[in-house]
Amino acid sequence: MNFADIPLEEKQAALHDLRAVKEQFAARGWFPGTSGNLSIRVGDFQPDQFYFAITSSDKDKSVNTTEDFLFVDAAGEPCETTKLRPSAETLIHSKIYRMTGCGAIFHVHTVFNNLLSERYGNDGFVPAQGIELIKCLGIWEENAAIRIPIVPNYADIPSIAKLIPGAIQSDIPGVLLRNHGIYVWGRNAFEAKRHLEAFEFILEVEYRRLALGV
Ligand SMILES: CSC[C@@H](O)[C@@H](O)C(=O)COP(=O)(O)O
Ligand SMILES: [Zn+2]
Repeated sequence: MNFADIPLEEKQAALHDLRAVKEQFAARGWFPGTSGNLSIRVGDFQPDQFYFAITSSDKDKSVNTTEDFLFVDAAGEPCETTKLRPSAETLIHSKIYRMTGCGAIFHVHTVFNNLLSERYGNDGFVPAQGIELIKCLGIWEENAAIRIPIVPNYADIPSIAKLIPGAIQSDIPGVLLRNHGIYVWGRNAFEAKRHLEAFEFILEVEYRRLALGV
């Protein structure tokens, strides 16, 4: 399927959903200093051919403009002529789509995801157990224990993207970048948002457990 063959309504729906998520995350303070990026995939998926709408690079994501999003292909190249630059981290989105076939990917920098990614950075994962919101990740067993993978945070984005396939755990829809932030995905924007809210809740609980010594 070529980009031009994807129905306009589907593209508009993706932009509408991105706008809504962006506003909600901005209201939570999840885009400090222009950080963070969001994407939603459109059209059919093949590991080497797919398209997604993504946030433009370096924008203040707490305000709405006509230049907030653009469509790119699996290589991260804009689908249409535009002066906009896709997120500097587009290749990470592309790699996650390629590996998972998911429908939406959200990335935010928060104090809790930064602190725990460093605290457990040498272990390669943040452990979490016995938190009700683990169920929001689709893991329903009682007192479930999970490991949220962590990859190093290189300045060179392709070097990070290369590590994503080895880091992704099939039952954990997220990966931390050490001292940077978290990437979370889902079949669609609703599910990716639920996963991100759950991860951030879980990370805050684990941080506060450490701080309280409980
Ligand atoms: C401005 S600090 C954050 C950036 O370095 C980057 O990690 C980020 O999340 C946003 O980059 P962007 O290119 O706007 O998508
Ligand atoms: Zn980032």
